[in-house]
Amino acid sequence: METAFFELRGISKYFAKVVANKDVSFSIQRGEVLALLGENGAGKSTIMKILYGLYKADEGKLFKDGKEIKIDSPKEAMELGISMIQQHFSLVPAHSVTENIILGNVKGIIEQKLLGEEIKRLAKLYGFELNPDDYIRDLAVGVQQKVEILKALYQKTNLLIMDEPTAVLTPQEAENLMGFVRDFTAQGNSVIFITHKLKEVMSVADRIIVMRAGRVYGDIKRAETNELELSKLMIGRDLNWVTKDERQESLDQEVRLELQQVTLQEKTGVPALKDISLTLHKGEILGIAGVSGNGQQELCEIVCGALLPTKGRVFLDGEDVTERKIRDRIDLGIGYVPADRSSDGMIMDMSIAENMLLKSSYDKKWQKRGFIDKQRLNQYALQEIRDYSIKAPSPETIARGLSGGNQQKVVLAREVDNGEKVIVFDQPTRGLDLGAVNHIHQVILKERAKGKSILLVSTELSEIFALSDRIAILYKGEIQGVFNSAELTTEKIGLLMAGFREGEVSNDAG
Ligand SMILES: Nc1ncnc2c1ncn2[C@@H]1O[C@H](COP(=O)(O)OP(=O)(O)OP(=O)(O)O)[C@@H](O)[C@H]1O
Repeated sequence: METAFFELRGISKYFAKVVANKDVSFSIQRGEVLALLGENGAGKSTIMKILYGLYKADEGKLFKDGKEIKIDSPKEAMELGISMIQQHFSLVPAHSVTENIILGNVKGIIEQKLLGEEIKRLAKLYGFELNPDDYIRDLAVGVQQKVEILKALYQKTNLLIMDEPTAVLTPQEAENLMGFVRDFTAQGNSVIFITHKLKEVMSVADRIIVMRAGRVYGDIKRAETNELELSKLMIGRDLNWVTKDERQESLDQEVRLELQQVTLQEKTGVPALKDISLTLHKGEILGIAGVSGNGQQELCEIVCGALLPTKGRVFLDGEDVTERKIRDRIDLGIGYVPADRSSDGMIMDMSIAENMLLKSSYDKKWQKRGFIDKQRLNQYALQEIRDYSIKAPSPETIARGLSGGNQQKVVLAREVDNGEKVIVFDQPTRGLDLGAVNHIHQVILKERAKGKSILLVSTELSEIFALSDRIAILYKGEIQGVFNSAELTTEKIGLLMAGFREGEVSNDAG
């Protein structure tokens, strides 16, 4: 048998009592694309962090070309030709794209201009639209992700590890990335990528490793499996997919939230919002479709009060709330699940219970004689842990110790409760496994049935279609049109997302 490029043999990793990996063995050949599948908390990120030198294995060995190796730091991993793009960005917000890409890679004087050109070339090669001089802090999540990818490409890499690389990309961008993966591996390089998207696995992987509860449950050739078998292997049961109640009675309901000609002044790199007028009824889900970075985040922040519009008004139940700040809007019943959970949604060094208290009206809800009622808070957190199947030993577990998907569930659980009237979801299922996606969709429909109004921003068209009563398309900060979801097809929505106006989209596409 051919000697493996890299091999992991009998790797175990423990975090106190948590068994993150147990006796994990698999290998990767040169030129091979390996997909790593598994539920949230299955141990995928941990095993990759071991290969990248971020964690030290408690048991087991690593090999390259048949020879045992030690990888004690990312620097050592990079020297062996391994790069990893992590789930949460490691970019410096106050630095430019160029500065972030070359960070730690340049010796001597930095010739910014030349490097900028080189980065532009690299970006163009892979179809990424980027301005090397933009500051990271001004870029939308989707664009930041592209910088991460370029940063890894800039280093001399033979094994590229990607932890959910397409989570923030549009279908077209994801397709481009997969094209890159094919080209990159055709030159004898290897790729391991973690994903929850089975379609992606079936389109690009040569082999699939399925993990469950820290162990390898399957090591299968792509050609010998299918999506159904993979989902069963991953979660050990069948899923009942939710469908929304087709009756569109929500439109007859009163208007809950109204945006009137909302405009946001342009900042460098950030798309402005132009003259946005939208209504959201009681018991309605309004989907916002669009390529990421077209103003979605700004729109969400205007609704939740983190940004104030330059022009235009925001009304909640007929009351003008334009000038009301975030804290007031929470008290008024607006919940917000931001796209970038790790930086905007939670405090990593606090426990799950403390994170659940964050932003909520703790002065009323959680106080007992002037102090926080810890017992009640823990009980509440425990219930949420059960309801959302958050994999954590206790409410006191520190957020940093949770897997990415489980951190996300904590924010979701809290904001669904905070939003008594309106809940804004920005990419609610990004990074979640199939079971969790299914659960969140059920939660969204349940909250709608209670009469809450939902603003659902998603780059996943299947999610937009599955849940929304009406769909608005956002392009370069402008609404391209608002439609009943039955009026739209994937083709039509795709054209609108690409900037075509309603009148320009032919009937054939609809
Ligand atoms: N630094 C840490 N401290 C304590 N526990 C940890 C730490 N990192 C991971 N764990 C635990 O190890 C287990 C595996 O986590 P890991 O992040 O590898 O899962 P994952 O499969 O990547 O999940 P996801 O799909 O949600 O990203 C989880 O139970 C997690 O809570």
